[in-house]
Amino acid sequence: MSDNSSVLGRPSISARFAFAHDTGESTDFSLDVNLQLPASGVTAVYGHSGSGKTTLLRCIAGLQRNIHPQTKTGYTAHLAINNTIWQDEKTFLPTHKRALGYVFQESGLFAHLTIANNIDYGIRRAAKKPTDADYNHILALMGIQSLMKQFPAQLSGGERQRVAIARSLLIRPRLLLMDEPLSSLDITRKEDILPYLESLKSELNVPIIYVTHSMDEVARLADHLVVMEKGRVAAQGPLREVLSRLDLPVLSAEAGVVVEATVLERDDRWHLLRAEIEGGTLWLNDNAEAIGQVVRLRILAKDISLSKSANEATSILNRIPVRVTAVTPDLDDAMSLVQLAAGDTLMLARLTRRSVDQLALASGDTLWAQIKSVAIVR
Ligand SMILES: Nc1ncnc2c1ncn2[C@@H]1O[C@H](COP(=O)(O)OP(=O)(O)OP(=O)(O)O)[C@@H](O)[C@H]1O
Repeated sequence: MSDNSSVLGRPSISARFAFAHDTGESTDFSLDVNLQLPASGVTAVYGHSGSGKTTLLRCIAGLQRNIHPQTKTGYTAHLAINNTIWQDEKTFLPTHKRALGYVFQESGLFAHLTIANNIDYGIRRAAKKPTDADYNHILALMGIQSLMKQFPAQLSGGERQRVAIARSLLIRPRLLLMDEPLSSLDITRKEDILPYLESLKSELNVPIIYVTHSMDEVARLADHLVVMEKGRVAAQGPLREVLSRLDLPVLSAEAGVVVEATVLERDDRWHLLRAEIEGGTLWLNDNAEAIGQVVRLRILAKDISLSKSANEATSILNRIPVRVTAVTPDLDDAMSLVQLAAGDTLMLARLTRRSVDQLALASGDTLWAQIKSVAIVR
């Protein structure tokens, strides 16, 4: 088998699909994607409802044969994971031969089986059985050891999802597909399960393709981002790079960047932390992070305003020097999006067009960004 799935020598996943649902009639949805993804970490696939996220996962899983709706002949499909071709003109590995785990919105557990038996059922169907050490590690990672004798109906939605995730990991997948795994959970349960997903990401070396339309989940979990629009890839790349782009209207409603910051000092009196980003320092709410800890911050475009003077009296704590790198109209006629560089850190600010006009903003201007609120992504 040939290997054309390495990008610059790094393990990667290459997925090229051109596909239309075979409805027997002319179809108005087609998928046409060409992705080069890292074979590590979390790749979030983000897009509005109907943009083709689930169809893409189903193609990767081999659940969607690529048949042209009119001619009934094969359509373009190529999928390679590291050095292994799963699908191309000559090859079609059926789903059960693809070493992948698939987690859906609903856990899909058998109601009449205990959690232990649900898990055993999954393992029996796996090509590669987990070792005892793997088994115990994954149960511990998902925090489900104490649930093994219970039935699915006795578990919360979040616990059921943790079991479903453990079951998909125990087949020792080379790729984990997750299709909105948190969308059936309420906000508290979502918060409960996110730390498990984070430890999964840091402790297991399984690449994850994670479909969501929640920007919160993207900010929290993703390393890499694919933005889908009408069956096409509107953008793909490292998370920070894609989120700082100005040309993605699909992100506009929640425009904002994710940056990494190192905690420098603690101000006990005001319950604040000072953290360093490339290009400046920011004060954050103190949530007991350790000095030296690296935290992810989400800075929304709507929370940044700009000022030409350094020492305006204001209640805003965070004020850092920035350079304007681009200004574009927003979807809303009254607003503009401004891209700013603080050192090497790119940020976005959403301002009224009137303010942009009054400040006579143009690329290259240097001024002060006032950041109203900085959320630590936890
Ligand atoms: N089996 C099918 N037959 C025909 N059309 C389908 C089928 N499944 C999905 N579609 C259509 O394909 C398009 C993409 O659907 P898909 O479920 O991939 O989108 P999505 O981005 O995952 O949406 P959501 O976020 O709502 O789950 C939609 O227009 C949908 O109606």
